[in-house]
Amino acid sequence: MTDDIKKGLAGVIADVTAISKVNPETNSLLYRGYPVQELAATQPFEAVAHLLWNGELPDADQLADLQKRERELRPLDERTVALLELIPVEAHPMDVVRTAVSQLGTFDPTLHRPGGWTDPVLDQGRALYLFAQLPTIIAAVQRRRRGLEPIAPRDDLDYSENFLWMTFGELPSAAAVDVFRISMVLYAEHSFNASTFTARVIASTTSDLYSAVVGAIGALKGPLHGGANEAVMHIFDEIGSADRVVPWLDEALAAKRKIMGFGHRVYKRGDSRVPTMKAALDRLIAEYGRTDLAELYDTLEHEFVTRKGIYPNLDYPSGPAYSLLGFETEIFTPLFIAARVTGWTAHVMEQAASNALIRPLSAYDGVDERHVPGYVPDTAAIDVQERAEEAAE
Ligand SMILES: CC(=O)SCCNC(=O)CCNC(=O)[C@H](O)C(C)(C)COP(=O)(O)OP(=O)(O)OC[C@H]1O[C@@H](n2cnc3c(N)ncnc32)[C@H](O)[C@@H]1OP(=O)(O)O
Ligand SMILES: O=C([O-])CC(=O)C(=O)O
Repeated sequence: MTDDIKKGLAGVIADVTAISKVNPETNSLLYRGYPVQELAATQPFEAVAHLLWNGELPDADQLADLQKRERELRPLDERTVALLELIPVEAHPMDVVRTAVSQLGTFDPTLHRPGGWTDPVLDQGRALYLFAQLPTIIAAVQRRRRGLEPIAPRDDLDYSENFLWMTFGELPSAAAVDVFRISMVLYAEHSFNASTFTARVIASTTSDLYSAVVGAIGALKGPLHGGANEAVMHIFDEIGSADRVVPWLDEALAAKRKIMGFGHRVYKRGDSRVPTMKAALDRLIAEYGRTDLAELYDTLEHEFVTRKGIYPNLDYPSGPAYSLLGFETEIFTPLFIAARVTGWTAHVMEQAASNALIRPLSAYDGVDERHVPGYVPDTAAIDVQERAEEAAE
């Protein structure tokens, strides 16, 4: 039996999905059949969200309708504002956002209806609600950490512009906004990664969408998954400059440290999304004149790939890109939440539409059966058990 164990479920195909296809052979990623690079080059993030939820890109009317509803759902309830004030300012933003999403679930009166937890129509509305609320929450968390008041959403700005406006109170260049939009598109969905699988496990118990997203946030926080974009920036800060890469890496590898932003469970020859995000990062580097950052980035990549043959994943270019846009390092993984909530919620709905409780088996390697000293078997209970077994035969 132990020969059958796939530690970490590596290589296990757990179910089918029509939402995205990760192909390590061709280094490609399709959302509902479209190459992610084509979506990143052409689509507003709202259109990608519609695609993931509904299977098709929206036509002009559908996009206008989605954008109108998304804008209406952006402002925070006063109870969310109060909650954000209550949480210690030094708490990690991932914990703050996880807590705020959990609270949003308690505002939804439709959860109290019979069957309300898993209603497909209500779930579409809930997905849009979380999609619209998360930027306002994350921007407020970023500002509070900097001792600043929150900025109300603007309904004359699209998703990406408004997100940056609420965070910084000013808009960067159109090219910089576009880098942010591209990062959202690239982060939106990636088949059965750890956080999405967590969401599907929760959905498979016929629990509700908010609970699934809260659980997914918990899984995303870890540096082996989404937390790596934050960890990349900590590594860059630790190294300092390109000329320090070699001694730093010698020491890190000797200490058997994982180098954050490199490696992937599925892609072994490079992450399909990296070239697009790296090109976007290069545009920011040129705009902000940060050749020092480019040198550090390229030197670490070159040294690590040469020594280990392990390639960068999406978190490697996105971390420095978010830093250049002005986000604090601890806010990078919440930005991943804002993007991935589209994929998570699409998977929750797909799981619900064709559900089977996710419950694998385990092999036992604990101590053999033993008995509590002084325990006297309850003969009445044994009789009941035996009668039940006889009746079953
Ligand atoms: C958006 C995302 O979530 S992408 C992933 C983001 N995570 C990171 O960037 C964290 C750093 N990377 C890693 O920890 C890993 O590459 C993972 C967890 C992403 C993938 O891990 P797995 O598929 O389980 O590969 P595994 O961890 O078994 O690695 C295989 C070998 O490569 C090594 N390796 C893999 N990635 C790295 C790395 N980043 N740094 C150093 N060594 C590494 C492992 O130590 C292991 O070596 P060993 O065989 O000598 O023990
Ligand atoms: O697919 C994975 O395991 C991790 C990843 O790249 C993602 O979730 O975007």
